[in-house]
Amino acid sequence: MLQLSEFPRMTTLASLEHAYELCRQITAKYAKTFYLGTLLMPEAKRRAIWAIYAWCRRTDELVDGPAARLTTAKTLDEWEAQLESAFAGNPADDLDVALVDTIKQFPLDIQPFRDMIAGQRMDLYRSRYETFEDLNLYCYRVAGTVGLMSTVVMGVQPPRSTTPWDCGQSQTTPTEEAVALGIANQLTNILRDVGEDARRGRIYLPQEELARFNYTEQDLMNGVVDNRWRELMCFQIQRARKFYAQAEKGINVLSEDARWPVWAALMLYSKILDAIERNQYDVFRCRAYVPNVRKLLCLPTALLRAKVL
Ligand SMILES: CC(C)=CCC/C(C)=C/CC/C(C)=C/CC/C(C)=C/[C@@H]1[C@@H](COP(=O)(O)OP(=O)(O)O)[C@]1(C)CC/C=C(\C)CC/C=C(\C)CCC=C(C)C
Ligand SMILES: Nc1ncnc2c1ncn2[C@@H]1O[C@H](COP(=O)(O)OP(=O)(O)OP(=O)(O)O)[C@@H](O)[C@H]1O
Ligand SMILES: [Mn+2]
Repeated sequence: MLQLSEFPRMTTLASLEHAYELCRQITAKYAKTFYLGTLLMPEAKRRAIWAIYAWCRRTDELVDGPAARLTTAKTLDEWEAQLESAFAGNPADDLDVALVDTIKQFPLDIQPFRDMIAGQRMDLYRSRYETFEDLNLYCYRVAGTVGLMSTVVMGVQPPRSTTPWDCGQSQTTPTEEAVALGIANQLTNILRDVGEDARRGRIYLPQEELARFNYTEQDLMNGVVDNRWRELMCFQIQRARKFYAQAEKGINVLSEDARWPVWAALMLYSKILDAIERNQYDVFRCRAYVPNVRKLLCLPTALLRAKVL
C-alpha cells in the first residue's frame, strides 16, 4: 500500500535507470497515446514526462483503480506527505526515485501536484457537478495540472516568427494554453466514458446541462440515444474543441523539440471526439477509439504543423 512507513527504511531503492524504466513501462502500458507522443521527445524530457506520468497515474489509481474502495481522505493525506518528501529530495519508493530526480532536473512547482490530489479528493466525495464552472475546476485539477507540469519539462522558446531584435527577451510560459489542453483531454475522456462512469455512480456532465437538453439521469443509466442526447453530446463536443483550439495557440511557444509530440498528442486525443461522432454519439454501446493506423497516419501531419505553425 501507499502508506508511509514510520520506521527507518530497511530495503534499498531502485537505481535511477531502473526507476525511470519502471515509469516508462507504466506509461507504455496505460497511455498508448501519450507514450507515442513522448517517443518523439529528446531522452531527458521523455524520461521526466514518464516520471510525472507514473506519479499522476498512481494518484489517479488511488480513487479510480482496483483498490479505490480502500482509499480514504487519510490515504490522500499520506500520499500528499509522500509528495512533500519527494520535493524535499527523499524518495519513498522506487518510482519516487525517478520523480525526485526529475524534480532536481527541472524547475517543477509542487502546487500543480497538490492541486491534482485535490482533484482526486473531489472524486472521493463528489459524484455530480451542477454547472460547467464546477466541472471546469475538477478538470483543471485532474488534467490541467498535467499541462502545467509537462510545460515546465518541455520548456519554452520564442516562435520562429519572432523578429531578431526580440531575441533574448524572456518568453512567457503558455500556461493557459497548457491548462486548456489538459481540460480538452479530460472533457474528451468524460464524453467517451460517460456510460462506464454512470454505471459506477459518477456523472460528470453538468446537471444544469442535462436539464437544459431535457435528458435525465435515468436516460443516462439506460443508455438512451435520441435527439436530446445527440444535441447534448454535440454541444459538449463543440466545447471540448474550443479548448483544443485554445491549446493549439500555445504550441509554437514551446521548445521546438516539444512541438511535434504535443501536436501529436493533441491531434490523437481530439480524434476520439471524431470517433464519437462517427459512432453517432452512441458512447454506451461503441467505445470511441482511434485505430493504431490512424494514429500513425497523424504523425506526419503533426510534424508539419510543428514545423510551420
Ligand atoms: C505528450 C505529453 C507531454 C504527455 C503528457 C503525459 C502525462 C504526464 C500524462 C499524465 C496523465 C494522467 C495519468 C493524469 C491523471 C488524471 C487523468 C487520468 C487524466 C486524464 C488523462 C487520460 O489518461 P488515461 O491514460 O487514463 O486515458 P484513458 O482513459 O485510458 O484513455 C487525461 C485525459 C488528462 C491528460 C492531460 C494531459 C496529457 C495534459 C496535456 C497538456 C500538455 C502536454 C501541455 C501542452 C502545452 C501546451 C502549451 C499546449
Ligand atoms: N486499435 C484498436 N483496436 C481495437 N480495439 C481498440 C484499439 N484501440 C483501443 N481499443 C479498445 O479500447 C480499449 C482502451 O483503449 P484506449 O483508447 O483507452 O487506449 P489506451 O491503450 O488506454 O491508450 P490511450 O488511452 O492513451 O489512448 C482497448 O482495451 C480496446 O478495447
Ligand atoms: Mn487508456
